[in-house]
Amino acid sequence: MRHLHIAHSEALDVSYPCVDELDDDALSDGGEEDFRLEQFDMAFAQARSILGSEENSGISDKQIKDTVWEFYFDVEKSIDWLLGGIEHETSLPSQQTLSALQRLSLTQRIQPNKPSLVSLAKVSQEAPSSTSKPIKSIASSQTVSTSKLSLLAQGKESKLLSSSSLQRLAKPSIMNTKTTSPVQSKLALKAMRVKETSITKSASLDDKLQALTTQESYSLPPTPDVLGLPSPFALTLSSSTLSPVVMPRAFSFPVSTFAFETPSPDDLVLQARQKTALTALKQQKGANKVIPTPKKSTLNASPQILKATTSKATSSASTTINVTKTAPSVTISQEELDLAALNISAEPKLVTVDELPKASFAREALLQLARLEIQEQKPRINLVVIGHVDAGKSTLMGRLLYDLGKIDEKTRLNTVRASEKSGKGSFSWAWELDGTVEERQRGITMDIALQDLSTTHRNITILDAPGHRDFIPNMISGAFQADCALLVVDSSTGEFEAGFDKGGQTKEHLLLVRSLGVSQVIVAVNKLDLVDWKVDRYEKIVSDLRGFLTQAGFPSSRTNFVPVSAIGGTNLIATSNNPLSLRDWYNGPSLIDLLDQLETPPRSLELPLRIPISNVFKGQMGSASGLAVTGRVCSGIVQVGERLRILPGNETTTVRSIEQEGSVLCLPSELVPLASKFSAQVIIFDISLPITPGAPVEMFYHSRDVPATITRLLATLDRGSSTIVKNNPRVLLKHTSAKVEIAIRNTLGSSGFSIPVEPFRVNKELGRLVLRRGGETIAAGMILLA
Ligand SMILES: Nc1nc2c(ncn2[C@@H]2O[C@H](COP(=O)(O)OP(=O)(O)OP(=O)(O)O)[C@@H](O)[C@H]2O)c(=O)[nH]1
Repeated sequence: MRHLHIAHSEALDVSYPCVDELDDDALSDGGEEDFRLEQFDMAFAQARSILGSEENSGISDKQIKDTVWEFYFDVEKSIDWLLGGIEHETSLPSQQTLSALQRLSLTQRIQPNKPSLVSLAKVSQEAPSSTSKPIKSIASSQTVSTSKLSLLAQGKESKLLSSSSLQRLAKPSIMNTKTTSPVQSKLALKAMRVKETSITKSASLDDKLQALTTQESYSLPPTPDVLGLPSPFALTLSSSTLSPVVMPRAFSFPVSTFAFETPSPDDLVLQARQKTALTALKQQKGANKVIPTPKKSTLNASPQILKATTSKATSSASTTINVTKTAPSVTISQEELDLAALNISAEPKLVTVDELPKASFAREALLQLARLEIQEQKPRINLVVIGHVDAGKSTLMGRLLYDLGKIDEKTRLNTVRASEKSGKGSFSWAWELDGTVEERQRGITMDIALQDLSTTHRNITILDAPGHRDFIPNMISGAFQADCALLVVDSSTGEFEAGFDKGGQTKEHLLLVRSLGVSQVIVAVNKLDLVDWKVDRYEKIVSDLRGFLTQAGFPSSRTNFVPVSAIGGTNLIATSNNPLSLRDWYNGPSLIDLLDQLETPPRSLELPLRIPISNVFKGQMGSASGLAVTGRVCSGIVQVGERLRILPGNETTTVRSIEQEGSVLCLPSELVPLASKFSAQVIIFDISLPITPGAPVEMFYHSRDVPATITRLLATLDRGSSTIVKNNPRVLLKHTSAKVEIAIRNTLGSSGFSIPVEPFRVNKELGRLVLRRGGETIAAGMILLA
């Protein structure tokens, strides 16, 4: 999503260590130990996030720490080992056979060239560096991570394939595992060089150490998945990177155990330091306002704290929630590193934090306030602009925004010049919305563009959706946020038919938005200038569309048609300039009149808070090192100072500030249920192949999409009454209504992958879904039972 700001945005600030804030300087000599500690913390936090809580995974912090330590911060290997993926040919040492001090000493010796650099570099490589990636880009990178994780679980190597230009630009389908190679940062390249040297130098020592390995393995209890695995968003919020970090095996190397019989010179030095550290730590205690970390021992740093400063957000139209990540106020000294490495649990680790804001209003008072505000303000509506490719959607919106004074003359002049210079003069209006180089070069919209406009009685957020079939996933993400739709059709000869017939996007878009709950639609019959404003042409198009709209379930009372020419600005706002050839047969409302009459959807203020997170931005809005999340408040109300849960996962955060835009934020007392399998009622679209049990699909729900399988065909239903026509059908054909069972894929080891869903009858917005297969939208419907 290029234009990141959606109306009624909300902001949250988060504090925790951020890997991306480290640069080469942080890796210089003086910071080595601090860095090692941070790296350990980070690896531990990532492993913990991926495995889930101790309670649910059955894997203790200590086990993770020991493993992470032994695999030298290699999260992939550690998880592999903990989940039993590695054949345990190298087993972990017990505390009895190898002290932490000895291990520290060991790692210092066998890693003369700071292999920790490598791990960090891999983190930098994996983490998206952009601070304002489009929603779909970030979602795509999550998809890649997830896919890699599942491959890891199966013990396979992920294969990076190159993709065509179009596929790269489109949101990659989860069905394909195509991805682009990560761009290597300077730091990463440096680290790789260091690593290569390190591996060569330490090879012989590793061999020697291998011989000294002591055998001991943990036997893990089964890992029930009650809370579900954290989503990529939750991982981003709760760890220092934007995605779970899985380091390629090329960078993993066995660090075997080593039973020191006598203290080494390093041990002696470290023991001396330990004494000093303990004294210093005791003196420091009580100096500041401090919060001890939950565990007293070792290297446990998990300070994820969302801090709030202002205001509230209500269940409304599309809402942006900005989460800003601030630099951590954690000071880690050499002493602490030593203490941690020694596993001394006598003293808690001290972490200073800013004072947390407190929620200012009681819930009932807040509800009253929100109701009042809604009454007093112009209703806010989200309008998704849909239609076949090149119908003129962006041109229409660009022209409308200009005529409403939302685009100043200077900007307009620049856009005209730039488009003409590129030989794309006819796209100059579209360029006002299609802002990326790729979109401008190709002359098509690729991602949702957001713009706000105001009519006399409405505040409208426009979501300009791409029409090209390759970008339907992006279009769906816009449709999920919409209250109503503006369908643009090209009336020129042959073009309306191309978009309306099979293979065109007109019907597909209409069916999609309808199945996502949109029942109001305005149809702009565009490019009538190209057919000389012929009334016959207009009426033919209206008649064809009216029939289809009724069939698709759009009530005729909430369907309106308007003849326009986007490029000439005809009948968009004022009707006085309409050409005679139009005025001869049309004296109805202009487009803006129809927009001004759009019905406001009801807002579910009283329902539990639900904010599906649609995007995460780093270093955005408020704090240079911050993290912002955006999402629509589907129901409920949220205020500054409120503590929120991020599901799936086990993270709790506090809202720091509200600026007004897979994971869902909700109140800790009213959690969204998580499910990895559920039943759904779906309408099958005009599919080319019938659906059979076991069909792999991409499931879109709120702003996320996940790989899933239609595991069972439970029944076919009567389309009108929803009564059962046939139980356990063998296949589902096009245009049928059916009850199916859907299972979420992407399993990591034996654990299921759960997502936050609610049945449609409980929460309409969280209860809707769309299914796609091989680039084709095959069904849409609602979740029945989670
Ligand atoms: N003659 C004429 N041309 C138009 C009109 N509206 C748009 N166009 C042209 O149609 C072409 C496509 O316009 P866009 O606005 O990019 O179409 P779109 O629907 O946004 O395209 P995608 O977002 O890529 O699906 C451009 O060359 C426009 O100049 C119109 O009312 N009359």
